[in-house]
Amino acid sequence: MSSDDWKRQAAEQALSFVEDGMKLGLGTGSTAAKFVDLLGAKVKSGLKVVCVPTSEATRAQAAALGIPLGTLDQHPALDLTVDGADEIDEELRLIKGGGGALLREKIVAVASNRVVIIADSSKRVDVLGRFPLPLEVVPFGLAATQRLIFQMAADSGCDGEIKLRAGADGTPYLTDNGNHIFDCSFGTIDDPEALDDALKLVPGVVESGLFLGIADVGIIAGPMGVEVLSAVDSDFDEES
Ligand SMILES: O=C[C@H](O)[C@H](O)[C@H](O)COP(=O)(O)O
Repeated sequence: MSSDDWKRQAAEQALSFVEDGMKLGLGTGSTAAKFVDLLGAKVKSGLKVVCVPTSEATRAQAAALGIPLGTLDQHPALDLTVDGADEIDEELRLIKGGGGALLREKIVAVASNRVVIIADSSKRVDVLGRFPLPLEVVPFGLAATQRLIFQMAADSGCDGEIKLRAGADGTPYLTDNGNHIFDCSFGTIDDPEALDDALKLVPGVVESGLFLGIADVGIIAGPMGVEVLSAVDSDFDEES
């Protein structure tokens, strides 16, 4: 079996969290895309849901599959979001944003009663930081923002290369929100909460790819089978 098969297994398992009539957030990336494909098949066979996509790519995929779409302005509170991750630790803390969608993903996840993260086992880590941490930044004042990120990260015990992400044509990568991304190779992030708090103090940083206390369930598929992890302090509301 390949990582593609494991992504699909995790996506299949996530379908069991979906109920008729739900308002869903749809994540971005190759793993989330598998869930969107499976959801599209369910919608074709009669499942009624309305979905808010976290990127233009996911919007296009879902629309092509005939999945009913809405916006967070129409549906400010969602029942469930299913999304992928670049890294996931034991406490369901995540690094996201490898596909550039971190800002919309975080807005949609935080608006959701329950967040289910699907991943193949290569994403599982003991300590976050092997994957460079993406930060969405406004295009204005990039060099000053980069300098301050470096300083704030150093104060929280992290340092390493901070690289402006390039798009396919070599120009700075543009997010769906018209912003850029710095990929920060900090290595081991021993205190993700402290780092996240520090990065939020940098005015040019719109959002960080650290998703802390957001995921309720992690579904990890790999050679050992499918593992379902639940967050200890999940504030998921069973009643709503
Ligand atoms: O911005 C992209 C997202 O955070 C993705 O969910 C993340 O990069 C994982 O993507 P993939 O499932 O393709 O590894």
